[in-house]
Amino acid sequence: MSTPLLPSSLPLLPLSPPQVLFPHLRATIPLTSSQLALVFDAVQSNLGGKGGNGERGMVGVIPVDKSDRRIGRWGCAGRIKNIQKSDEDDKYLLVVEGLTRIRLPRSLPPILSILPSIPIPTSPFSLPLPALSPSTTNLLPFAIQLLPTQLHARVSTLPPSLLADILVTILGVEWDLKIEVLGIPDVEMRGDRVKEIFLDIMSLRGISPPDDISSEKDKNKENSRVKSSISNALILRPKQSSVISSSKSPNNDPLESLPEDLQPIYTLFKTRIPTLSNSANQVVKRELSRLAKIPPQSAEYGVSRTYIECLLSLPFKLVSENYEIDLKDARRKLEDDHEGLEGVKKRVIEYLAVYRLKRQLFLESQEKKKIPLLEAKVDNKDDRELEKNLLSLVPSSGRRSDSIVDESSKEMTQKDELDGNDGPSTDVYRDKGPILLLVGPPGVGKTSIARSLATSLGRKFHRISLGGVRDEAEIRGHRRTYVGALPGLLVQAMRKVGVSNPLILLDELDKVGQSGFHGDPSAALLEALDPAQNWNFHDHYLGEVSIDLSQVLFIATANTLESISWPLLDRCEVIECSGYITPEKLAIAKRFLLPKQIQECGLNNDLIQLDEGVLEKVVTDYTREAGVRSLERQLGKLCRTKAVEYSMSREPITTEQTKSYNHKVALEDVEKILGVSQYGREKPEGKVKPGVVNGLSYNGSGNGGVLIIETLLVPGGSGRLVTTGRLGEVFRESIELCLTWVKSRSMSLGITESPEQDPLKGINVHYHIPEGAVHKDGPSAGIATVLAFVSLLTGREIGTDIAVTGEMSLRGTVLRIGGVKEKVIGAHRAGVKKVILPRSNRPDVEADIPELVKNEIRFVYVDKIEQAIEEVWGKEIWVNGGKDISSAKARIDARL
Ligand SMILES: Nc1ncnc2c1ncn2[C@@H]1O[C@H](COP(=O)(O)OP(=O)(O)OP(=O)(O)O)[C@@H](O)[C@H]1O
Repeated sequence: MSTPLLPSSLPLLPLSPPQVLFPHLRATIPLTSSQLALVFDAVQSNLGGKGGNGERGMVGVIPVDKSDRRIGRWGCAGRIKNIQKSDEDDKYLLVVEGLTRIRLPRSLPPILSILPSIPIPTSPFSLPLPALSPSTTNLLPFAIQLLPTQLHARVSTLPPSLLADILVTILGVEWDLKIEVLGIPDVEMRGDRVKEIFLDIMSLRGISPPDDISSEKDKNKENSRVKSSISNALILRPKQSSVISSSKSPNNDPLESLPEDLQPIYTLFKTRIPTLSNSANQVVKRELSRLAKIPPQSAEYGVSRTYIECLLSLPFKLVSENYEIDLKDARRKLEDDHEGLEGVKKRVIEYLAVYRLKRQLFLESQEKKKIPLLEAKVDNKDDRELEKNLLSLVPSSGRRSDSIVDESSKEMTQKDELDGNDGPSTDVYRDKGPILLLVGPPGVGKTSIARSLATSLGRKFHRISLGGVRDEAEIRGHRRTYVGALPGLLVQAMRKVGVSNPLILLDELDKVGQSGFHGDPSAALLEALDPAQNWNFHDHYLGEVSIDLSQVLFIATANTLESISWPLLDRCEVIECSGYITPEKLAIAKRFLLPKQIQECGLNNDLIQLDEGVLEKVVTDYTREAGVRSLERQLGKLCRTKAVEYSMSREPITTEQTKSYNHKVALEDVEKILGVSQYGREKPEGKVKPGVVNGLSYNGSGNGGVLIIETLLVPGGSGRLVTTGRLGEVFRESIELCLTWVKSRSMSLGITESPEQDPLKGINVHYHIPEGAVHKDGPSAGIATVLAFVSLLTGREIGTDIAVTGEMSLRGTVLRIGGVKEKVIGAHRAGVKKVILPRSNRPDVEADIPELVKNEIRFVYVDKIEQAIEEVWGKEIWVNGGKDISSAKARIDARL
């Protein structure tokens, strides 16, 4: 037989599923008349060339998917054998016989909806068509088992290269697998691959493999592992089959023959193999071999490549070295970086001490396990390796942090924890302690404390801001099938830090969205934070590759506990960081904020000096916050102004005003630089009118302060109560309740002369709380409201240095309220000297309020509203010592 030569270029014909054209076999391609005309033109142009007879009627047949997208990089050159008219209108059937496999050039566009006018060049492949030569691959035993008996004699005479293609075609192997087989030009490799496919088909059909193959199969453990995971589908899915193909001996590694554009990523993969988990390793191999079959121009190529790059950048087995924690060092660092916050620092040191102790005990127990091994001197390879692993876990003393240790060498023999289902390996220390949750108002140093903790532990630090996370996919990632899919925040964090044991700060835990239309982000966080599950965390983007979060140390911050879901809160140990009082703010400003701002403005201590009292003025008159952020901004303004002055004084041509620079900032300069004080003006007037009382508020984000209650009598009314100031329903109900109580005691308070008299006859009462734009709610202004009404109706004032808080029941019992610490600290900032509050809140005051505040404020605890009234105006306020109440009540009762 003469060996035909392929022409230097071929017209292309797309072939849609389920057909795949193999050499020496035929395919029937339906075409419209216009497509057929194109085929004729293209074939004609081939004839016009130098090609002889052999080239006549040759085309390249390319597998495409249902949407006409080219699949894979391989096709089959074929010769047109016949053209028939189909029964359908304007449809012709082109019969093509396969000649040889052709590799498509990379420049080929991915879409082949119709025959392209530009034929593909085949020059590098214009080889003589291969003759059917016998090969060592023997697929015959399979053919005999799988085909009917009458075909046995015929197939036994076929050469193995043809047999592989024929068997794949006639045994109804899945289309994807046929494409894969088409893409294996090497006869022997193709035979092996087809053998594997048949083994799987047989095991699924319950047919035992041919004898000589079964013994070979026993040797291949991995093969059987993959097969056992195959579902009930009759034929292997391509992803599983490629797992099998990737387990071939390294000499036959199909990845070695990857196209040029994939070589850099393959080289990266080879260098990263020791640090990848088993599953990641397998998946990258599989994806690489899949990628080789996808045209680079296709969207899928980009998706798959990004996925591989993501997997290769994850730190599966990389850890930053844990070194022995030095508690003294840690304490010093916390002291150096933070002023005050004594309770928080103490708790952080306790945490470090417990962590160190648990880790030491763990390492000691590992050491003990190692000794019998050493004594037994077992000459067993596995045991020797285990011994090596244990030894490598003993930390080398004195080594400092941040050096990234490649644990691969010691972990290569460990059970790959990510792939097992029995739990994480027990040879690495994992802290199962609660997650520290720092709660407090903004700007009190929560983030800064977490950062210091990371440094003390020698861990890499990463902050994830959870504020506004509404979509579960932001935590758990998007499935790769979505356009623009990304891994979740946790996987992105791991990628960024590059080690699997960082300290991750979950900032603003209270701002995470709850369950809703986009899933439940806090439930996804729960899984990530649970030590029982997080060693095997599944991100949607990573698919079947799980990531180990069990070595990550999580710390969270929040402004309030109210909006945190309780299962999440249950995993946390809450540490409260309360707002600062003025002396603390002054100390922080002196030690940290001012030096920092001076430095940032390019000045030094010789170039700027604040006069006595300047700092205090800035703290008290220009800021009213729990933290120190706005204080830092104000100090920044002062420093910048001085920097401008100084810079101008250095200009070569100076005017009279600019040439002299005064490094001092005097008390009177503060107003010139920072403007008129915002809060100084708001200071309570020395003497107020009756009906005005200082209540106390807590705004939920950690800030507390004075809430001025204003009431006014409006003549000519009908006894109506008008409330303004954006008050919530609970607040309004509480005001009505208080007014009812005051009315019921109007006679004993001296407001009316007889119990029948209406104290609001002919008048209305207007109740207002300033800052009308801010929503206010809650019942805790109860006592303050009663005092405001009593003051208004009796015409007696209340001192501005008194603040009152507490809920009241209809009978006048004073009830416990929340947010005492923030309220009292806020009151202290506003210069309040006496606070009246429920007796049941006494433990809160004693435990939470800083000593300095306790020394400067007098606390009066009350059980009944009458005690609060007496505390303000004395017992004399009662007419007849309040005795008429019962008689008045008796008279009202009798009338009713
Ligand atoms: N006790 C302190 N000692 C020194 N600096 C402090 C202290 N408290 C706060 N700061 C400084 O105040 C600034 C704000 O602190 P940080 O960002 O840690 O606040 P935060 O409590 O995390 O706020 P948020 O709740 O808004 O995230 C930082 O520059 C920090 O160094």
